[in-house]
Amino acid sequence: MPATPRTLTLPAPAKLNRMLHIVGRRQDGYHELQTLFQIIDLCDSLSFTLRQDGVIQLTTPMDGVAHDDNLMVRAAKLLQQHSGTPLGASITIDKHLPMGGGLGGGSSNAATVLVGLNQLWQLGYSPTTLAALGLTLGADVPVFVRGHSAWAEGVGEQLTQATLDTPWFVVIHPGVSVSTPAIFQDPELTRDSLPITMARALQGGVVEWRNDCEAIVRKRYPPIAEALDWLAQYAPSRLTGTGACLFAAFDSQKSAQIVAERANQRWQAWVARGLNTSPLQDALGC
Ligand SMILES: C[C@](O)(CO)[C@H](O)COP(=O)(O)OP(=O)(O)OC[C@H]1O[C@@H](n2ccc(N)nc2=O)[C@H](O)[C@@H]1O
Ligand SMILES: Nc1ncnc2c1ncn2[C@@H]1O[C@H](COP(=O)(O)OP(=O)(O)OP(=O)(O)O)[C@@H](O)[C@H]1O
Repeated sequence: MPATPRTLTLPAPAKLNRMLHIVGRRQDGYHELQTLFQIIDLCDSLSFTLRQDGVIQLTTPMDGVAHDDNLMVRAAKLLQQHSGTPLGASITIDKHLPMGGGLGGGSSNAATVLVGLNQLWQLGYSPTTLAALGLTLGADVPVFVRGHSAWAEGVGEQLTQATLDTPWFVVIHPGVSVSTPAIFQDPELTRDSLPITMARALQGGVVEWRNDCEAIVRKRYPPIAEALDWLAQYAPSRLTGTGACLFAAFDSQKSAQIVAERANQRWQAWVARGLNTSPLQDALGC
């Protein structure tokens, strides 16, 4: 039997919501969404070292997030408690994804912890079990555990694998921070989009796709409206999640790079490739 690896380094990619409709509101205040998730090749990198003493330790603190509140620590403890394993882990992160930017960084970090520690601790949990555990941490965790572009319904947990085009994206963070709960609580938010089928959504394509959060985010955050309008000169621009990040699709890396280089110096701009399979699954050889 091969020796158990004692360390493991895995990526935690970002996602874009290529379109996002809000079709209702549940009793508990959460919103029913319909969205197309696409994973992109912009990633954080996580390393895990096996510990025999059962301790979960994040060795790279993150500004503004207490150790025990960090979604990585919460994910590790959840898996530890659920499995009853006596093992622990030291976790380090090389963070590139902006926090609270609508790119799902925290959820992706949690998913990579669940998938990585499942391997390191040799638990043998199925993706279905890991996705169900992940959902208790955040609505976007399951899609990162599954690691494929997907059509999502419910609060984002009812996933159907989808195959999307894989353009090059310019992704912009306009330097303001958006509160997801505040957007979802906003009285002016549109919550009555008519449900559509996945086939209908896929037919829509770049020009038709919209994000129902965009109107209210534009109104409450003028710098985001400015960045959306600037990017729309080159290609249809959209918000991801509740922002603050926004994006547009391009046919080639070069054309995306030319646009990214013209972006306002006050913004952060990235060029990223749209994927159908997550780099996390690629790294694990799934
Ligand atoms: C909008 C998306 O970005 C789409 O991918 C995500 O669903 C948001 O996921 P997230 O940032 O992980 O958000 P969560 O931590 O699950 O929820 C933050 C808050 O947003 C509101 N919220 C979130 C998701 C949802 N479907 N309905 C909601 O009303 C709730 O007030 C919740 O307390
Ligand atoms: N490992 C983590 N990485 C990022 N944020 C974390 C982490 N752990 C906890 N958080 C908290 O979660 C909040 C949301 O972070 P995240 O980066 O997932 O937001 P997001 O990109 O807007 O996600 P979404 O697209 O799901 O709305 C942060 O503001 C931070 O307080």
